Amino acid sequence: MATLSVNVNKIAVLRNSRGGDEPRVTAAAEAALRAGAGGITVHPRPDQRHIRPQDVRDLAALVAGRAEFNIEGNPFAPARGDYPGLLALVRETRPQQVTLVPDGDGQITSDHGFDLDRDAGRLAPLVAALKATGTRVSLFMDAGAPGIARAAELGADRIELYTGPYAQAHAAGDSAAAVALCRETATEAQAAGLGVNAGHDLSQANLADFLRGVPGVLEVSIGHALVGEALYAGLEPTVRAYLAIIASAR
Ligand SMILES: CC(=O)[C@@H](O)[C@H](O)COP(=O)(O)O
Ligand SMILES: NCC(=O)COP(=O)(O)O
Repeated sequence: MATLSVNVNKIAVLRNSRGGDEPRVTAAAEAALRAGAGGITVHPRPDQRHIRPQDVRDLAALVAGRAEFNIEGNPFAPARGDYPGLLALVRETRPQQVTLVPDGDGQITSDHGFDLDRDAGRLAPLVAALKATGTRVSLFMDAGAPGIARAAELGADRIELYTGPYAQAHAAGDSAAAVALCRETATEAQAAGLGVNAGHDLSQANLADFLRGVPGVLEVSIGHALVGEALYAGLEPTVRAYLAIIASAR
């Protein structure tokens, strides 16, 4: 059954909007874990639009020994101000997992996975350095990306299927092709010995159909929709609703 990793980026967006300490990302993570979430995810970006380095340190301490901590980020992005770079943050906080995402600062959000034909040479030494910290490494990949097995060859443990296009197709009422593409890519990854995670724009509306169509997903990381839904229903009830969907989709 897939682990639910709650992404708390959007709690930090609200906090930063007023320049104070509330709402606290640690309080949100505590509530998510209390409700049964199996993990917490953050995506610290060099421009610190939401999650800041100190959030990562605070959450690492809070989650330790209780659940999985997953840090996402662009491994090629240089340090900037007090953002020390992804590898430095991972070395310092030792999360269970790091998910490499090829986002540039100009993106409003993550919208594509790695091009391994272009990126494998640069990724391999970074993956090795990250694994040397004892952290599981996952690569953010598009459904249908060619050469998925190369992720295993360069040392990754998992891929994370970018589910944005699936979510858009589901909202349009025509997700069969998107699910099939995700299933094909997941099967290719699993045949190469890679675990399969999934994330981006998953929601209570589209999660069950995805999990039923893509067998063997180990983790779903969900933030934007979950936090939005929690504004109306509360964070703990919303996390429990996602857990019930995951359980029902087995
Ligand atoms: C990699 C991915 O799809 C998301 O986890 C990402 O963290 C979203 O980033 P924002 O919360 O900054 O949109
Ligand atoms: N890796 C996906 C993630 O952590 C959250 O993505 P979203 O639910 O905020 O789109």
